[in-house]
Amino acid sequence: MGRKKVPPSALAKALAKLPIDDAKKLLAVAARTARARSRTIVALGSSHLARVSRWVDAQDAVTLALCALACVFTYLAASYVSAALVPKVDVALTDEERRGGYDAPGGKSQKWKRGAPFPKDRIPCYDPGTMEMLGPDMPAMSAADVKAAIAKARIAQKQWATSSFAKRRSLLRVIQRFVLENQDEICEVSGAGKPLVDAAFGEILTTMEKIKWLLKEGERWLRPEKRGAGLMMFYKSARVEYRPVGVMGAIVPWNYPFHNVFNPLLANVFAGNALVVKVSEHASWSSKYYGRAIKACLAAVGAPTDLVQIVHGYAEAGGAVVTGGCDKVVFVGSTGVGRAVMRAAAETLTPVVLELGGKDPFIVLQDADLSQCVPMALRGAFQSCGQNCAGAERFYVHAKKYDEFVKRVVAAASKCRQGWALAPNVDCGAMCMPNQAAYVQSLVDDAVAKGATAAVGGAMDADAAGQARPISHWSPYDRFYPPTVLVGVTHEMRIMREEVFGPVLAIVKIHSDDEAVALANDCDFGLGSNVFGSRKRALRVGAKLNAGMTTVNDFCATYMAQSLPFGGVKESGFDRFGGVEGLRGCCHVKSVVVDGVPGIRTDIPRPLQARSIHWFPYDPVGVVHADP
Ligand SMILES: NC(=O)c1ccc[n+]([C@@H]2O[C@H](COP(=O)([O-])OP(=O)(O)OC[C@H]3O[C@@H](n4cnc5c(N)ncnc54)[C@H](O)[C@@H]3O)[C@@H](O)[C@H]2O)c1
Repeated sequence: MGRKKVPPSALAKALAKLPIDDAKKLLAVAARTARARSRTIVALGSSHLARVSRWVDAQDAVTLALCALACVFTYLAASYVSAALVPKVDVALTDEERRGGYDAPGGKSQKWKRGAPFPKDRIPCYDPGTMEMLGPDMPAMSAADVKAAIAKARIAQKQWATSSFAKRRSLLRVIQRFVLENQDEICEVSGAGKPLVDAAFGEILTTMEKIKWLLKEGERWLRPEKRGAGLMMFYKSARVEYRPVGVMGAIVPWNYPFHNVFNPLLANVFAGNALVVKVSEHASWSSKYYGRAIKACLAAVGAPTDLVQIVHGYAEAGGAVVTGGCDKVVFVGSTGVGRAVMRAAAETLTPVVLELGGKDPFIVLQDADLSQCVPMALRGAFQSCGQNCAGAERFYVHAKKYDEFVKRVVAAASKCRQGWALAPNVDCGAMCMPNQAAYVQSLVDDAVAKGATAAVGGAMDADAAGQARPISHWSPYDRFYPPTVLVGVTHEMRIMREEVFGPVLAIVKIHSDDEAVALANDCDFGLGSNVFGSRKRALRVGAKLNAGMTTVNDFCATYMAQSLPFGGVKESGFDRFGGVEGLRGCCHVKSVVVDGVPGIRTDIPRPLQARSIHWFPYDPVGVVHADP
């Protein structure tokens, strides 16, 4: 007959009443079998907990709570004091750098003429929402200018490579303080046609998150990492070291002018690199202000001020970043230019990371909560007038939710107000690129010709409510594509195949999860993806999507989690930018092996017999080997 089992809780109650010595005796008795021992240990643990809880009476609880509060206050005070000790850089916007502050030759209201070609040697800076000149033309740098900038950065990097992580963190804190204290100005100058709230999301929040993550975790991911040496070399210590690549080149687009410069800057200076960043010819104006700020931040911590070089220009300048001597290049831009960059990089065998276009699916499953996903659909389609690489461009909505989803997005989109981004009450600003609105129109026309319906918008010479907008040489209206909702869309239409980069919410009705997956994967791009539905189901669908990133029940949240890598598959590019992988991507990965046990060193074993199979020269049979 088996012994009756005593549950640990009952044992605990009994033990709690015993003096400690008796409990020890009981433990000794019970220790005969492993099972009994583990049960008794659990019971003893519980009994001690019970004693502690009896000991902590109400008075002690108050004392503990006060201690906890004191700890929180000390922590807050320490954070406040250390924040106050971070040097402040004084780089206020000059009057000329403010929007509307530029007195162009020929009068304040001088405008850039619609359709005028850019001169080769200069970059005109104008506001796409008004066509007004923002400041004097910027010089377009030649290949020789870019090479000179790379050479300066290389000298600065030699010094910076020896800096400690503590020093690099102090640089990040100075930048953090600058961004915090100047966020309004940054949003004002980094417009590229978008309203301030879009700038706050896309420029400030993302950059601040990145700084916080690097401060907290950056060093941990760049420290040497131990690896196994294998059984044959058990006495060795093996590790990988993350060494700065040297001078990193970055070629970036115009859509988030501030974040696109600071994003590669933060990771690279933290990794010990110099950075040569080529900004877009469509967002050169604001880089003057950023350039001053960056130099001031570098100077504030005694870092070499040539460490970050901002390069302006056209394709020639971009090409020189690739072939002019950078150790590695990150290209962020369109798929077509990405191909050209990769071809050029092959000549010099410069490693490239390609972060290219996207056409992200937004899937609404039959059990999705529309009150959650409709506002996200609107943000996914219309933020920054749809000019986001990870913008939602293909909406697949289950038949059960379709009518209600369409009703809600149509109601909201038809109320969107469009205008100059800095005017009050504007939801959608201008499009930055000349001809982009006409391109979006061609995609919408193609869809309508093939059977889709524009439930809202759909014509660039009218606003979302259908009011006509005149387009003339001096009017900016060819930059304003109205927020548009297309229904009855199919994959036979160009709008489901080509990147729109505009404010079009194109909806396809689906009937099953499998259909959603098949359609979402039927695309040349594979950057992000978003799925809405019950958690388990949405995760199951998300797992089948061929994309670099998937967000479940949120929109593009993978970008806010700064520990995660950013990047795509297929024509959206390869390798990763951001997160742990992107940070380590700023480095050469170096393998190191050293003897790991004191007193043990490696020798090639002395041959035991006359014949050596280890020592050079391999001895002929019969010749005794002599020590070299
Ligand atoms: N995947 C991402 O992380 C990401 C982020 C933002 C934007 N994008 C993509 O960027 C595109 C929009 O930006 P864009 O219009 O500025 O892109 P773009 O490809 O036209 O230009 C990007 C940059 O490349 C430069 N450039 C142009 N020709 C070059 C050449 N031959 N050699 C080297 N550099 C050259 C430009 O001057 C600019 O600085 C969209 O396709 C969007 O999806 C991707």
